Amino acid sequence: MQFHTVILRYLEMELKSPFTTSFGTMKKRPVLLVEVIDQDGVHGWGEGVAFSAPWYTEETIETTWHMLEAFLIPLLFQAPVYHPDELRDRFSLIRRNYMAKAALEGAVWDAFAKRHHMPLHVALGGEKQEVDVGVSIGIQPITNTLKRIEQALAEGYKRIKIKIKPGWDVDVVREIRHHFPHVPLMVDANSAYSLCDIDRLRALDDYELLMIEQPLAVDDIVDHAKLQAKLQTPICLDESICSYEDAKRAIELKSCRVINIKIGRVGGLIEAKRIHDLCQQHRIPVWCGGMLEGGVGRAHSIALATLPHFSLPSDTAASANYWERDFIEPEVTVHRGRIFVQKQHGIGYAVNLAEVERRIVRSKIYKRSKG
Ligand SMILES: O=C(O)CCC(=O)c1ccccc1C(=O)O
Ligand SMILES: [Mg+2]
Repeated sequence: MQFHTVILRYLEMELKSPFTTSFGTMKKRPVLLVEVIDQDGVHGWGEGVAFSAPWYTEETIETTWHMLEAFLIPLLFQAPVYHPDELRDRFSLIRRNYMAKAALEGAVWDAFAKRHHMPLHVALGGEKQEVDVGVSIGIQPITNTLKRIEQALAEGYKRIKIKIKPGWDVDVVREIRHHFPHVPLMVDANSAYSLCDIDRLRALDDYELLMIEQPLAVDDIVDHAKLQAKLQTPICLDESICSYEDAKRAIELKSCRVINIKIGRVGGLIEAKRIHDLCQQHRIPVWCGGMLEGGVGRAHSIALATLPHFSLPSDTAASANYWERDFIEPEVTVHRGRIFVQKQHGIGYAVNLAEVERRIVRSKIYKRSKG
């Protein structure tokens, strides 16, 4: 495939309800859509998952745009691509900037799968026809939290995740357990704690949590190992794992017992698959995390989660969990806690350009220069 056109579109999506983590509250979700077109007119779609501010990782939607425009799109135009695997090497000239790389790689994967008349999950080697999903519930007053949990369970979601921070943790979990004694439940701290909080974190051991996600600093797999040695509840790493090497070190140091894989955080589907394979070898369960994605990012996550070692429910809830109207056709729906994987070629969902246009903040077309 020789790509000659890339279109970047910056959309602003309104979340149905504000999403609060230990870091702050988000009401609007910026989305960076990447469209690539090859010499035969095959189109591929990718999504950049960085937010407006660099609270989750160091990237933002603006740094992603810059990296794509100044470095990654020119590298894509430089030579043909026979398989998306080649992009890992080609992009390795650029340090980190994983969400930017993943957005472009994802678009190439979609085009590759379409060109070969396969669904994306088949091109990746995924076998499942359906994937299990849970929901992630932001910090909100306890009565609202309980109501949201009840609603999610009624909709069939297979596990509940709540966000915690110091002062919003043990009491909340106790209250939830009082109302829902046996529901599969986990918590995500987004790095809000340090080892000084060990007593508070150990108190969570009494509530049969599936795992505690990313309690400590993003770059601290040493303290995570110390904490895991003192906790019964498995630690799941999210922000700390940005590459295969990060996963290898965390497994070796016993910093976690579960890993959440997100395509954007690790730089694309190829790296995500390498981490999946490594975790399979080491019997570390994995699940597919979410970034409040729009439909294109969500479709990529669903394809990834069809790989055999994804054994725990993903954070890829239905489109309607986030948006009044998603920009894909059909929208992602969940039945009894499962998403049925689309059979159409590529990502399996069509981009609804009218819904995209409605939300565009700006867009730009990049063309390969001939000769
Ligand atoms: O529903 C989702 O997409 C996942 C929600 C979620 O937990 C999350 C959302 C935005 C950024 C980070 C995280 C996280 O998993 O830490
Ligand atoms: Mg997380």
